[in-house]
Amino acid sequence: MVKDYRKWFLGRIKKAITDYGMIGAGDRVAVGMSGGKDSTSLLHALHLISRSAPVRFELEAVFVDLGWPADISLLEEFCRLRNVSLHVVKTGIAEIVFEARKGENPCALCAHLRRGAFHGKALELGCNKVALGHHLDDAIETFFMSLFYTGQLRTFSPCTFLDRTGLTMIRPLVYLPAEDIRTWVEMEGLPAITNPCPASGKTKRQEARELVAWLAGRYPDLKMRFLTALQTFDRRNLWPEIKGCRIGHN
Ligand SMILES: Nc1ncnc2c1ncn2[C@@H]1O[C@H](COP(=O)(O)OP(=O)(O)OP(=O)(O)O)[C@@H](O)[C@H]1O
Repeated sequence: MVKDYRKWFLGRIKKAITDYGMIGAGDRVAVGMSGGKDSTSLLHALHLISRSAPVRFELEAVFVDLGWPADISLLEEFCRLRNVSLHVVKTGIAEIVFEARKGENPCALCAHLRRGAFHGKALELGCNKVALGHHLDDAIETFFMSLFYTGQLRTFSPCTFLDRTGLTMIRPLVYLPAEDIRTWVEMEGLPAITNPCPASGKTKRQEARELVAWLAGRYPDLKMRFLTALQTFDRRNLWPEIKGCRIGHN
């Protein structure tokens, strides 16, 4: 059972990697590690895949220390066991977000500053790819958040070239819903550090998460249908574009 699940789970990731050409020979991939279950799942899976992949690629783990008191010994041990170097980038992002700039959208600012620190370290390490632990639920939640707060039908892409840095951002877990990742964490006995951020669990994303959970309870195939919709979207099925039309002001 455990072996079959491992094969199936890694198969989903390999399919996403192949479908979107995420990893090629000689790539150096910096994996963003928060210490949470999604990023530990990602690193563990990429490590297993790298051992039998037809092409050679290298992994580096990067933890952006936001400045919260956190014990990362479990994360250090987790990386050491897989022979992957863990690089810790010390920052004062928590203080900037919650003290210096009170009132601004803290999640967006934190994500922006964190990305800068992560990508800077990836470049310093000579990496050409940065990998994030976003999964299918994250893509669906982002879709609803964009619709509700900006009036746009959009979500993040599985693979994006970032022309400012020359890095390519990859999200190999995009074919997997959150519940499959929870099963993987349990079966593989992976560690997870609890998110120390005071906003955790009280964000707009949390609201979107609850909405998606409710919808998926009511429409059991929703997440897979959403994936199909994202991959087969036909612009002609929406209304013709009106040039110069401002979002929310037709
Ligand atoms: N402090 C960090 N340092 C490096 N990478 C990070 C950090 N925080 C988040 N990331 C990366 O960004 C991804 C998305 O971050 P987000 O805050 O949405 O976490 P999440 O969905 O709860 O995932 P996780 O379970 O890995 O914490 C993570 O999976 C990870 O790859």
